[in-house]
Amino acid sequence: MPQLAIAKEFLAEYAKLEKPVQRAVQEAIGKFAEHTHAGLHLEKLRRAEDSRIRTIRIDRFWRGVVLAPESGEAGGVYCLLRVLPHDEAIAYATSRLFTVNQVLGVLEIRDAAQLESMKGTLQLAADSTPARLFDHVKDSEFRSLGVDDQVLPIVRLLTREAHLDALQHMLPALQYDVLVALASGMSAEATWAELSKNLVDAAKPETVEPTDLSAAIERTPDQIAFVDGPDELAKMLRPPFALWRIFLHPTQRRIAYHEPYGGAVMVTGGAGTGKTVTALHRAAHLARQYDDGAPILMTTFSRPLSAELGRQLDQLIEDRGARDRIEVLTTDQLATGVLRERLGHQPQVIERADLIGLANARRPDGYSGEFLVDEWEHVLLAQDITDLESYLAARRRGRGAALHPSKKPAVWTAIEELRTRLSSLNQRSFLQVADEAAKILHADGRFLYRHIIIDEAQDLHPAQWRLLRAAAPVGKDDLFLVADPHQRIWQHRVSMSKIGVDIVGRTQRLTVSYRTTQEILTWAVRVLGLAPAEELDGWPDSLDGYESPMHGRRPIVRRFPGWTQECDAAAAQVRAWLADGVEPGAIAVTARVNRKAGDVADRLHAAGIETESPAASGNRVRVGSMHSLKGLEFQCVAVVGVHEGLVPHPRALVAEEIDKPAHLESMQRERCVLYVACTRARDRLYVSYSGTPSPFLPR
Ligand SMILES: Nc1ncnc2c1ncn2[C@@H]1O[C@H](COP(=O)(O)OP(=O)(O)OP(=O)(O)O)[C@@H](O)[C@H]1O
Repeated sequence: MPQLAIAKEFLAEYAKLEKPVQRAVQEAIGKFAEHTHAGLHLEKLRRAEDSRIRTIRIDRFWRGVVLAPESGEAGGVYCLLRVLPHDEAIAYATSRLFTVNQVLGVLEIRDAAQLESMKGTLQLAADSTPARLFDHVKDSEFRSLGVDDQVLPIVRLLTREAHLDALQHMLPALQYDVLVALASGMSAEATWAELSKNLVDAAKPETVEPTDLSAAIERTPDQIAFVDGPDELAKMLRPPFALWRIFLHPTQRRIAYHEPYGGAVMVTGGAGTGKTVTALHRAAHLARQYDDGAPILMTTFSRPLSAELGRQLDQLIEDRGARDRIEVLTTDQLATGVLRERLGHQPQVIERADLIGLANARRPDGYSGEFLVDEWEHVLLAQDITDLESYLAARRRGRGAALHPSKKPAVWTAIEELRTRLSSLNQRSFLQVADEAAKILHADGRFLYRHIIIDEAQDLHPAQWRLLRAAAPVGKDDLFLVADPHQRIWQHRVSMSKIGVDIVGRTQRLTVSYRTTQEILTWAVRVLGLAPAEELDGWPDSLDGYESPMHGRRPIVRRFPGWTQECDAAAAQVRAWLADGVEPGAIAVTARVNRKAGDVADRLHAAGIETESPAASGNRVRVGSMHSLKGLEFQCVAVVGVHEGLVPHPRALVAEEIDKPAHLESMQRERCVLYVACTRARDRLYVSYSGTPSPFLPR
């Protein structure tokens, strides 16, 4: 029985076609999936580098390119490679060679015709230069890293890195990566360590069968995927064309489809490396694997994001039964649900601003309402302190605001009074609800879920961690956490071991950005400065190897004499993006505080352009604070007001003279806030400031 596979480029090209052409593709390709290809006209090309290559007519202008089994071969894989205008399709089909790498086992594509034609030019350059680029690398090292017999003689001719760059689109992708690593001076061992991250099994396969395309496709999940019959194909060809659903980076696949983990797993990675995508696939995998009805929770921090996770799971999981086993809730929804069940009614939750107002109404001299609320949340609730004695003994690490031990009893009394007032109003804060819910579950010894998948875990408060820990028993596949310590934008500290989350030996890292171009990424990483990411109970904190295969324009950074001009220019930039055909909903304008972003929104409204908040779901330009952009992404992002006095925001900083380490931490957090904002951009990033630039802006 023949198998059908589809290449990522095919789907990406198909998504961009006009509707009538898409229909013609569906018709032509649909017949494949029904295995009636025998009746279709698959055109064999004379002079093709690969004898298995065929083309298929879509209409007068478009052709599909197909890799077909050798004639006479029973079964075999039919792979849809590209859909291109006629001449391009023929040029592609005649020049490409498909091979199975004999060391790595992956399926490789190379422009064999062009590679051969480069030999003469490279030979000329080599003849006039005594030293070669790879004199320091032995043939055996090249071979052990998968560089093959066609590539090796060409590599030996290289004299300059620029020549290697010129070969990028002709060489098989992984072999090119190996050469770049070796050219940069990395040892063969270090190169292997990097290379193995791109392999499904992170180890060389024991045997590789050169004609076994099926096995090779299994090892190349980021480029080619099997299609499970006509229905599956029809689904893939229906919008939205969710590439993330079908093609996973080998590391993403390895993590998401791993056999049961012995306990909690932590996956970290820079912005846009597909942490959420990996978490979604893990959720789907668990729901399919554990079909004994064990409930699964997938959680994140905001309602719009959890709604989006729910929609993505709907796309990912066909089987209704499996999908229904996964509940998607914010951590706050989980907490209020537990408390509602206990109280018999919905608990009333007070917003932070109102809580501070209440605290302000009655407070000891010298302490603001904000101070009292922060002390309650970041010291008492964080450390689960319930009596004065423990408070007197407690460390206030990271709090910043000074508090002489002799003043603690007065602060304790003020917080107690605040709690009593809240209780008399029958209200609770969000974190109080999380704390109570954790205690209820703990006392009952009742587990609501067997598996919990947590997105954006870097900003959870310890009370929320306690709740999540109490909601699932310690065991196989209990917690799957994804986090980016570089995106910590709230002041919560947590000791994972105290909470009972043991991730030792089970941390994984993603490094390839699927969102942002290398140009935006390089610039944004510099915003973080040189200090390592704040340590999180031993969580990995490095962005080593974080990179993007996509390229685009460098971020634009503009200076203005004043705020008025800066706002006018940002509004003009948005109008220019719209004029370029960018959808309004794919544009975001952001500033450190909402009010400043609102000034730009006013300009846009005056020009007849409507706006909405970042989490909204309409198709208007999104405008909001940097914090409100967390977890989202846009084609174009304008970050305004990145000047001294606003970034870092003075009110978010702990004074240096009060607590130096806490001051440094708060500075780093402010860097993270700017980093989060900038890494929301897929293609275009525009940054502006008035007067003196923020010290965080790369020079
Ligand atoms: N394997 C993949 N194939 C195609 N697209 C992908 C893949 N993995 C991730 N993406 C896309 O890259 C973008 C970023 O992915 P995702 O949101 O999962 O990253 P993240 O690491 O959670 O980002 P952040 O931490 O910045 O919120 C999304 O548009 C997602 O669909």
